[in-house]
Amino acid sequence: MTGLSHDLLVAAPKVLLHDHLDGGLRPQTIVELAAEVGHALPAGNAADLADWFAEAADSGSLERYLETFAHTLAVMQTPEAITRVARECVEDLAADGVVYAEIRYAPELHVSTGLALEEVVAAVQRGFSEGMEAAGGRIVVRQLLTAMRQAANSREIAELAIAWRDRGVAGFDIAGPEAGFPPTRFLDAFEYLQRENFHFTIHAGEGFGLPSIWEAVQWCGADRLGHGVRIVDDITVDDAGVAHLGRLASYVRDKRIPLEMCPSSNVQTGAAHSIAEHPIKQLADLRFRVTVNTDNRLMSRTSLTKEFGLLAGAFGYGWREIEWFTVNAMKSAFLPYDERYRLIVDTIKPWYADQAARA
Ligand SMILES: O=c1[nH]cnc2c1ncn2[C@@H]1O[C@H](CO)[C@@H](O)[C@H]1O
Ligand SMILES: [Zn+2]
Repeated sequence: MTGLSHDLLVAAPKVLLHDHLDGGLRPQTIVELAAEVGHALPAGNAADLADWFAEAADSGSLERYLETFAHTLAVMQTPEAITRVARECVEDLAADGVVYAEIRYAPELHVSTGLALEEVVAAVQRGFSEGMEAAGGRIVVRQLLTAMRQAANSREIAELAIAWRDRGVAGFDIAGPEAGFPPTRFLDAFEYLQRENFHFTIHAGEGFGLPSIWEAVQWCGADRLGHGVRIVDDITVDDAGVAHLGRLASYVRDKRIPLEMCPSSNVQTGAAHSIAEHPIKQLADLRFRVTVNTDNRLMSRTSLTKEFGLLAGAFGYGWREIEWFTVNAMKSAFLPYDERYRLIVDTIKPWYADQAARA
């Protein structure tokens, strides 16, 4: 990882497609908001709370990992709290050198004190707008609305996303426990979104394998795959070290379907054994359209800079690879083509070209 100092990695323009708003709160903010609403936390101060989240999420199971969200969601039930969390999210990403981000969350998980779904989306958008303004144009942030797999309201959330499509919402997603909740359960919502010419990603191939990815792509028409790590189950490597792709893996690669990979999160939920053994290396070598993401910065105690640092350490990645992941992500964003193009040409490419020139 020659030339990759921490400061330069932070400064490098980066693109984040998979990050949960309710998985990225500052520990100190949770402490303060919990005191306001009288929510009992598992730890009393910010440092201990940060440890608790990272350890509790380190369970080896997606279901247990998801239980930790009860404590972030508990403090995100008023417009003021939601706006604050959204604004701080943009501030933290901008400070980490992220120039474009799509942040997802499930509006239905923020209505326990009576907010309307619309009010939740508006509160998030207010925070994002304030954060972008404070960053003076250094970062562009869009919302992705998530419907929860355990619930039965995906169509309503899809309609909410369409209602907000010109006011900051760029796409739709489903999340939550994967086993037992296949993507086709939500076919109605996905077909509706396709008829509306809208974009969506689906968490698939994380807590469950190939059938989930197959349904997401071939039944539901997912533009991107959240994680998608288990696509490696459809790849075999022969004795000579040559990889052979099955039909689904071939399709995903041929169609350039973006994989939103989240290395640290996968190690925590057991979707990968370690960073060093993470399938991202094999998939990137095979030229799948791989992107690097954080998933939940609080639970994984990470940042996009840290994820790149971990990959650089494990696989010897340098600026060339980081630029490739970054351009992959920008190409895969749910932003209009001309805006994606401008970010690539005006912001991303010049910075990495400059780095190469200095090397
Ligand atoms: O990696 C993941 N896989 C599946 N679901 C997730 C993951 N991370 C977070 N959430 C779920 O998405 C909701 C909305 O942001 C979170 O509340 C959490 O339950
Ligand atoms: Zn996720």
